[in-house]
Amino acid sequence: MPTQNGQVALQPNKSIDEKLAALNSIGSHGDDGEFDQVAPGTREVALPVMTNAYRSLLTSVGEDALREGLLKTPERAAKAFLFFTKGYEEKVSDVLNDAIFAENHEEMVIVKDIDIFSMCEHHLVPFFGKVHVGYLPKNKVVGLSKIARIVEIFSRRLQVQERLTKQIAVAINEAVQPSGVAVVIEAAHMCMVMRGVQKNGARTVTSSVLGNFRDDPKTREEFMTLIRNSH
Ligand SMILES: Nc1nc2c(ncn2[C@@H]2O[C@H](COP(=O)(O)OP(=O)(O)OP(=O)(O)O)[C@@H](O)[C@H]2O)c(=O)[nH]1
Ligand SMILES: [Zn+2]
Repeated sequence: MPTQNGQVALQPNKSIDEKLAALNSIGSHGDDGEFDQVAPGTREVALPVMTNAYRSLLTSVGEDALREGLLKTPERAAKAFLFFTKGYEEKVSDVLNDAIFAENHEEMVIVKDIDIFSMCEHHLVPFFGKVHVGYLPKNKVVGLSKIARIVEIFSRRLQVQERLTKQIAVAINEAVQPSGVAVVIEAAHMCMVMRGVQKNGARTVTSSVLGNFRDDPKTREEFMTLIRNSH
């Protein structure tokens, strides 16, 4: 069962079935599409089930899941999938670590070209690219690495690019309470490259702008110009 803060506690005395049931009980989306956070390490109870599922996948495509090269593959793949979705175990307040500093600075701060690797929730294949984040401090600045850490939390989940873009903007807005936040993501979706429409060069660009970036076209334009310019 989820604890007060929405986490599933590690339950050392419970059976795997009971732990899995507890894990399943929190897998609900809120209106903003965000999952409840799962306590770190909790999802590993699902490892045997995931391993079996990957073994079935191998058999289903005509492979011999017992041949030497594939013996450890189901467990490796299960662990990799847990890694690709590790954002479910992280929350913003934990990664921020109180790294919000009083600073008399109100000019635009931009962290650009942050790499992301996320997973398309429709096909369970990667989409990846760059995130650019800008904000207008209101006498508070955030530790620069924390912006990239917030990006990790939301990109390491099953996503659509639009929701990912907005979740990053909203999280930074709540954490730093700036005059405005802008987030742009440019990404390539493997579901459009390796299968389906098979368009290798297509890139998807999404943006989410809050506060002054939304209200003031000049501020928005300054951000767009700065993220376009050379490094
Ligand atoms: N808006 C949005 N769409 C996405 C994202 N990732 C994948 N998609 C799209 O989700 C759609 C799913 O469409 P469906 O017709 O249900 O699935 P499909 O038959 O596999 O579609 P195709 O990819 O066109 O073959 C596709 O158009 C994908 O390109 C995303 O991040 N944002
Ligand atoms: Zn897809």
